[in-house]
Amino acid sequence: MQRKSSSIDEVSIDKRRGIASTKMAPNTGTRTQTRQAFSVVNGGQDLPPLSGPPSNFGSDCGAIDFTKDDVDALLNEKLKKNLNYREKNDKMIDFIKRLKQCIKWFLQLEANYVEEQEKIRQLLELAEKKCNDTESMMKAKEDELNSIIMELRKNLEALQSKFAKEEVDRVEALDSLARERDLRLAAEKLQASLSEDLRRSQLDNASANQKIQSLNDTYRRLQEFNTSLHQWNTRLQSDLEATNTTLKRVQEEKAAVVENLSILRGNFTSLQEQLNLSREIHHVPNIKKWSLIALRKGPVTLRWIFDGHLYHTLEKMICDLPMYIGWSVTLDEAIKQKEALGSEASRLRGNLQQMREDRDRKLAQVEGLQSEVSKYKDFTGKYTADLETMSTKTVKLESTCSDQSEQIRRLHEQLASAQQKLQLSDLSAMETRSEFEVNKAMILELKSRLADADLKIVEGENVRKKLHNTILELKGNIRVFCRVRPLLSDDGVGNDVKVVSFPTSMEAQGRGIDLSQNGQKHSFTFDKVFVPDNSQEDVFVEISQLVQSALDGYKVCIFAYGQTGSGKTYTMMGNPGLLDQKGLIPRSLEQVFQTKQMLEAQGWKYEMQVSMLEIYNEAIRDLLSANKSTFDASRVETAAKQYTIKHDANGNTYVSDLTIVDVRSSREVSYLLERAAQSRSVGKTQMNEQSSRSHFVFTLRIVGVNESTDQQVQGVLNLIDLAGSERLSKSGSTGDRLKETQAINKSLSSLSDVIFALAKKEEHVPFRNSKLTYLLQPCLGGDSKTLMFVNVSPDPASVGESLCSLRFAARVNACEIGIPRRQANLRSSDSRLSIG
Ligand SMILES: Nc1ncnc2c1ncn2[C@@H]1O[C@H](COP(=O)(O)OP(=O)(O)OP(=O)(O)O)[C@@H](O)[C@H]1O
Repeated sequence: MQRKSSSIDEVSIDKRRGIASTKMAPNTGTRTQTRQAFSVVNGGQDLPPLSGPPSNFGSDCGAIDFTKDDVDALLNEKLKKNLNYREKNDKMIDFIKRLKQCIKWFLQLEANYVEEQEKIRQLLELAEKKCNDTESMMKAKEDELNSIIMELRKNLEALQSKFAKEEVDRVEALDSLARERDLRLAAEKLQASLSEDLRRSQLDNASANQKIQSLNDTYRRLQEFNTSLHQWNTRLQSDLEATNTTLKRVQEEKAAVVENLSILRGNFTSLQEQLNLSREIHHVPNIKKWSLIALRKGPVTLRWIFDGHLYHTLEKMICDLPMYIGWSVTLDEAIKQKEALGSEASRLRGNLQQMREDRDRKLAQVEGLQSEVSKYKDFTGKYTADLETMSTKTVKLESTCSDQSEQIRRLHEQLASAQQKLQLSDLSAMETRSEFEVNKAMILELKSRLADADLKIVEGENVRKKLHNTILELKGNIRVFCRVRPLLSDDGVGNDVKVVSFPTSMEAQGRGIDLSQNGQKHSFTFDKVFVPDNSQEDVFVEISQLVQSALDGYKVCIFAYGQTGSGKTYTMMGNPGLLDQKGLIPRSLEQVFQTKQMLEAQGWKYEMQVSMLEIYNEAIRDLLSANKSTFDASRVETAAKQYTIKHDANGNTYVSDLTIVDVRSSREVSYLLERAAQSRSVGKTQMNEQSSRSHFVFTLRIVGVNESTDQQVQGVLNLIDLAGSERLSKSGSTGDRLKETQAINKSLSSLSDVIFALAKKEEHVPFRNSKLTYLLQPCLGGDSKTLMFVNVSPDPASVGESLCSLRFAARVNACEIGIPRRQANLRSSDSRLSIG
């Protein structure tokens, strides 16, 4: 019993170790098993949703409150050693009853917790939803406003940059305008000064022109004077020539005069004065001569020599000789005057030349000034045009500036209104935030309450598991149920003898069965006896705790054992088409998936894998293989080699090449069961085999992880429909059939050896004696739960087989509940089934 009382914590640790190496996928890795998703097995399709009521399970006990101490006391309660079997049995029944009450109380508590948790969760969800809604609304509003602000800011920035650029342009334009103005002023000043210069130059020019005019006039007059002088000179020259000619004649006449001189000597005295005067005249060469000639020739000759004026003068001179000297003086003066006039003319010519040169220089200056003035005029025109362009530009810029200023003003207004809005929304956001904070605090509180509730639930769950396991251990890790099927129409036809009856005594009620053979009554007691009236539901209620154990991380094996036609398949599979006739397998699966759903709310996550195989003549056949290979007896050896069974250190079993399917619902498993049934029937038809000739092993591997509590479990639920335990004599077969029956009996015998050894806690357990026991090795013994249904037919014709089956089952049962071997009438050899 020490092994039985090992705590659930130790189990969890062992399981954890086992799972740690596998982590929710125990069958992957280097193993050669074929693990597939359900949709792969189902041709890539998931099953449609199901509508229909789940099956009910559970028992009814009264509601009594327990404290933790009560529970501990109950769990630690030990039986007194000096009690006899009956007292022990009574105590145990009482103990189990109290345990059941405790579990009922606990389940009620757990249900309350779950209810409260659900309420809190709903509240939490509501609050979270509200919070999320508010938050998302706020976020959306904030985003919207942010986007508007961003847009406005962008616009403002763009406008500001544009404005700054425009401002820079404007400043540049103003600068350039100022520069232009300065330049224009400078140009105007220059122009004014140049104009002044020009005016002055023009005045100079005019005065110079006047001067030139006057000079020209003077020059002209001088020219005229010169010309007249020339003329006069020419006249004088011609006069001179005439005078010279006259002089020549006068000289000739002189000669005549000389000749006459002698003549005239006589008039010497009177003429002496005249002679002196003549000598004086002689010093003035020409005039003297002319005078002399005139004196010699008389006034007529003189008239011929000189022109009118001179003639008159000379005539006068001749007439009045004293006047001769005056005439000659006038001539000298004229010559002198002529010379003076010539020198004056040359001086005036020089002056004129100088004046001309001055005039030319002034003209050149005037031209230069005029060209500069025209240049400045050009410049001024250009600058004026530039100035006009700049002015238009400035006007344009000023209008753009004013536009932009208007735009900026509008944007500022918009920004101000947006900021107002933002402030408003900030206010509302603050309100919402404070509301959110309140909600958050509430959520936190609810969360902490939820966490507390979760913790309580986890603690409660652990206690529940412990209690559950204690109860099962108290009930026995190996238990035997007997089920008697109703009498069928084709059973014992014509025979009214009732071979099966059920004792009604208090002690054996519901647990005893009497079998009559040849007038002799054989009584057996089991953990539970199901009468023909018991429904599938009644049977399932009793095993549902084992299904729960599989979910709690235990390895569970439920066998259906019995003769052919005793109701094994009915018990395990039932009639899946009819709701109330569903067998243990579909009901267990429904419970597994329902509980899975419930536990998922507590943070558990489960992975379920299904495999189904058949062992026929010690050969394994994969019932879920996609490859529908035929099951050929001649290839049994090959098949046997193909499906090699291996166990690892973590207690996991691997069958090479076996198809393992991940399943998510009981409907998926039902589909797989149908498929396996089809595969079985095809195999049987091919082998001409009877349905009872092979062991059907359904395995559901459950891996659960609770991340919030860091718990892991790995359970296995094996549901096995054993081959019918026929007597060799009944089969009446020879050859292959004989061989086949021997193989079945050997296998069953091996199973009985194993269960017996385990029940007796013997050291050597003969697992390897058959494929079936070797396959189930990790699921038998230790903390594993084993339940054997011994199916009994009430058919009088098969009473021998029934007796045989009941005997074996009773021995296992007696062994488990600790009845001494002698009391149970067991011999060491009785551990084997004696079939046939
Ligand atoms: N409890 C029951 N109530 C009604 N009918 C039952 C019950 N148990 C078995 N039967 C019927 O008895 C017949 C034989 O049952 P079943 O096929 O389950 O026996 P079996 O032990 O599986 O036989 P085999 O070893 O040949 O497979 C079936 O027609 C089945 O419907």
